[in-house]
Amino acid sequence: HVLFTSIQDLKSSVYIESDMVKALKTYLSGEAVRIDKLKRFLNEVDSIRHSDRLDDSTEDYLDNPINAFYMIRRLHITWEGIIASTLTLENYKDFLSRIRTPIISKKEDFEGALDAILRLQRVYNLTIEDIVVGNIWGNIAYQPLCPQNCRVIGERVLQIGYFNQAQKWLQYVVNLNARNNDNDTYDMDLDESLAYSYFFNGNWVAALEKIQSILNEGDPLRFTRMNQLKHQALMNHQEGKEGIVMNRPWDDPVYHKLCRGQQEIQQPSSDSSSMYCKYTHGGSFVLLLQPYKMEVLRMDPLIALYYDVISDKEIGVIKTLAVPKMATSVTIGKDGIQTPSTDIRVSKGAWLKDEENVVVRRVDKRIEYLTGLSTLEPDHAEQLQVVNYGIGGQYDPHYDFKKDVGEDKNMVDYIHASQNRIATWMFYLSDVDAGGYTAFTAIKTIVKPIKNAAVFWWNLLPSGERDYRTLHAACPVLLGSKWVANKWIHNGGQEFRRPCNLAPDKGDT
Ligand SMILES: O=C(O)CCC(=O)C(=O)O
Ligand SMILES: [Fe+2]
Repeated sequence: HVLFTSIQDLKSSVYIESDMVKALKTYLSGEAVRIDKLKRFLNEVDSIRHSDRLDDSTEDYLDNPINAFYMIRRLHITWEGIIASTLTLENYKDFLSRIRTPIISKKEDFEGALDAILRLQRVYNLTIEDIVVGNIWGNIAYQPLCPQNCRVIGERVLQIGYFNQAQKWLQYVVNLNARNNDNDTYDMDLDESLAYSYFFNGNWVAALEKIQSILNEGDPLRFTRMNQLKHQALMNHQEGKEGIVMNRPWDDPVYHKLCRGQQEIQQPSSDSSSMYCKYTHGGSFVLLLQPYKMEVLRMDPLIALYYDVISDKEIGVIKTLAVPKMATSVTIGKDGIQTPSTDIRVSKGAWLKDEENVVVRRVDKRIEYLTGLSTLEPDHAEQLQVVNYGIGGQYDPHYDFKKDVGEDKNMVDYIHASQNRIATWMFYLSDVDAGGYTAFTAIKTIVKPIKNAAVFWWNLLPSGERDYRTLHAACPVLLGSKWVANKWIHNGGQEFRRPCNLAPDKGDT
């Protein structure tokens, strides 16, 4: 059928055309809304970045965990959300192709940031008010947490099972809402979360009251759930049950106290005070003319700190080699209540081989001279492990030695069964603005990271047995970031090579 063959057909085409005009108008106004939305978003981000002075003080900016949280939130939620929902698929692909590293929305990143903030609050005893304005020891965030983000935090902390902390956050948000609006935006989900936090805390009366007020709203979707909770709360109340207190290895109050710098035992009550702060050449000729300042922080078990034992230049080279190899360090599985996704070890690490670079070889040799122990890879020592901790980054209390076979499968994977980590040498490749101590929880001793220094300790007793007093942790980084490099030295054949100045526990110093 061709149009010009009949006037009738041509007439109908008038209507067809007017339909098309209408459709195009609708399409265009839709596009205009989209463009408008994108423009508004762009202006907002621009003004935030500008007011946060994100172009000229980026490094300092990310030192504050609340700023870092906002950055992650923007990248992984705001950007992804607006772009994915607003651009067409074709344009989205084009958009991604223009970015150096495409953004991938990772829920774990955002949750990890939330968990980090909550962990910092617990370990360092920070108030909600401090967290909200990002007041970390006087360093204030550029923008305070908005009520919506506080609420996200409250929900998250409930989800990971810190009920006392959850109750405080949720109550804070409820109060905030009450102050800000005139109650016509009653948030029942929030109330329900609060009810659960009362419940798990064992605040039966408060829980029952909250549950009843929710039931009074008459929402059929909550009816069964709230009635069951009410029933359970009544029973628990009658039986005098207590709430649930989360107690994971990294929740150890002693660990937290040490991280806050409260060290009960200051110095070892030792016989040989001459051991403190002396210059050492580790029993080797090579360094006779170039002694290093060593401080014995503790005698038995020995913890020794070497100052200025790695140069800024060497640190620069090691970081440069490590950065492209960095991968997120091991995380853990889930149990009933969600375990914070990244609490056991929050850091990124990379292994550097001796043969890879002359600087790596040089610092390894230095360890040999100073400890008298061979760092020959792979038999006598592992490769240098470079680790970077970011916001809230930590490593919960652990031993460096390999446990009995069967105790920990992961350890066996990378250490041959006949080898164990006789000693740990750890370089501090950075200072940390706040937090990030190395804390020996069993002997209540802390080491504050000092750039260019290194800490040394024996993991095994002279007899070769495991020394369980070496339980230690990396405290969460509160401000800034932390870099270390571990050298784990193995016992294979060198149990008897302990130099006298590093073997005070043998009594032959
Ligand atoms: O970073 C620290 O302070 C300790 C790290 C540590 O213990 C480890 O990596 O095994
Ligand atoms: Fe360790």
